[in-house]
Amino acid sequence: MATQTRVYTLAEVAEHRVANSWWIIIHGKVYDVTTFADVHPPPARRECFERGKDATSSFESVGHSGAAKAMMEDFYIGDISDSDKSVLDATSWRCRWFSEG
Ligand code: HEM
Repeated sequence: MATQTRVYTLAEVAEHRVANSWWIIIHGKVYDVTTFADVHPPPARRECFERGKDATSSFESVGHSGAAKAMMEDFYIGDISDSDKSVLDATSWRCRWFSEG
């Protein structure tokens, strides 16, 4: 787990949607997947990581293993503010790949 974490707003996370800084939100927690997004299986699904948004529904659709969930700790940088957590459901974004078929 990161040694220091903090609280972020959705607007702050949304700024991190560029190639050299990719953040995603899963279950109200913020993950910096900048380095991981390049190697995450399968690389062709990188679009899943290219948004500074809530990826909870996409992450859960895959049915990630316990090992994958343990790995998340390495990328955890903080939490979404309580006030913004309440709007997460409304903004939850699903990777296009999972919307097809
Ligand atoms: C920090 C967050 C994440 C971590 C640590 C992580 C880790 C992993 C790991 C270790 C696997 C291998 C299978 C397993 O152990 O379950 C995997 C598979 C996969 N992940 Fe993630 N993942 C993360 C986020 C995401 C997100 C946000 C998406 C989609 C939007 C995603 C989509 C997938 C897919 C589609 C597979 C299956 C690959 C295949 O079947 O070849 N993951 N992930």
